[in-house]
Amino acid sequence: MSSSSSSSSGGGGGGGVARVYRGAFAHSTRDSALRVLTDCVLGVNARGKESEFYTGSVEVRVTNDRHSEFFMPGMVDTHIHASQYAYSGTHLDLPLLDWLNIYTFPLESRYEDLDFAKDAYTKVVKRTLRNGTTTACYFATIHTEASLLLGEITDYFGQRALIGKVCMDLNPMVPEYKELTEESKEETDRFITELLRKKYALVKPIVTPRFAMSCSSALLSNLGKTARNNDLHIQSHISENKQEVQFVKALFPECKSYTDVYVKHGLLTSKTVMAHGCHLTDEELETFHEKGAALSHCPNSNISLISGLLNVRNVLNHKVKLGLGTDVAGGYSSSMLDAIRKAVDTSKALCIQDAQLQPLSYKEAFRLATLGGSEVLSLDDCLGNFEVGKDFDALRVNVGVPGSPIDVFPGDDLEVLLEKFLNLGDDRNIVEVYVAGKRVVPLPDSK
Ligand SMILES: O=c1[nH]c(=O)c2nc[nH]c2[nH]1
Ligand SMILES: [Zn+2]
Repeated sequence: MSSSSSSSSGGGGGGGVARVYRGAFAHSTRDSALRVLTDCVLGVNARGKESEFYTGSVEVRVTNDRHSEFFMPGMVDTHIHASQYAYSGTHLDLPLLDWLNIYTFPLESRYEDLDFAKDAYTKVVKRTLRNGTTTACYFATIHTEASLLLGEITDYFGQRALIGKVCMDLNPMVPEYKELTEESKEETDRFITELLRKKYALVKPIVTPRFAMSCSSALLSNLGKTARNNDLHIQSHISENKQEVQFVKALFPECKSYTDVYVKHGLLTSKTVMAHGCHLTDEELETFHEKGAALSHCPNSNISLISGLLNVRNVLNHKVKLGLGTDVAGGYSSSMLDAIRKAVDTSKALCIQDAQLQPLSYKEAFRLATLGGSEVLSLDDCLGNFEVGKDFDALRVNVGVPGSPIDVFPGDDLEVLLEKFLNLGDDRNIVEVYVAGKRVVPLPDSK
């Protein structure tokens, strides 16, 4: 019996041994933002799936039986620019459109250099895994080879990911960082074909028009068709900043709203995730609901780039699928714990302005970061909580680890431990991370 050895199972492909995890579990369900289970046993079969019953040889691992430990589902970052990680924590002094032109586009153009890309992409995948992100929906850059490399690196470290080669054929301010329309279409097809050919178990392509301002109508239509013909996910940005909304109105006068631009080009589907949406109207939110499209709430970025405050309660009232995103590097933190905190803070700031509003609770934010994220990516049939039949994507959290930023007091029950971890914890408390039953943290090289 081993309590800490690395598993040989998982990777989504099976071939391992069945395991039993015993201890406390916290997760969200369809009906409840937080369900806690103490002194519980979860069976994980040899294919990394959660199952109550199993046959054959079983390795019993008592990995969680201390008062300060619990398991929670892995977190889903529904919007992160892997390419921008290199300058995360800096360059936060400009609003969106200037920030893109002055900092972001010049930095992203460096990813033609595969050595640079390898270093940055390795760092962001390792960092996000250590922070408990078991699934990431990544933007790369316009470069096909570097985007494929990001796929290879996420597969190597065992992170579940959607990878987007960025498409953009308009960039009047930084014309050296864009593609020709035909090139963008062809390279997108090549990227999708090549990535799928690798047959990575947990890494898939996502169609990624950067946003309406940087894509011609011809390119948007083509990308909509590509997504439909290959049944692929789609990601982009929408209504992040008021100036951007005005520009899009002027660029697409035939469309009645920003949302309508994506609808008209076949880009708002049940497999679409749009980042931000701070300035969407109720009518646009209704369209999101009708189409089954999702929003990624990126509160750190929304504040850092002074873009707006998303009214999460209004989005939830419209029954639009909603998750959280770090939006590195408009957001300065790559930790989903930060996204949880900033989502709650943003909703409280809105409550200061409108006393009728109901603030987001920590339990609701926990749900958004886990089950909500899985719904956003239409992956809730296989991840997001500990339901039987789903993959074991999980964090083993120890709030009492040596050097912990959290103090535990007698009488702190599981709900208290979870709340403290969400508000005060960090990667020191995330002692193990599992994706599809395979232990991926501690990292292979322990760095
Ligand atoms: O926060 C953002 N980051 C980006 O890189 C971007 N591109 C378009 N719109 C964007 N918003
Ligand atoms: Zn973004």
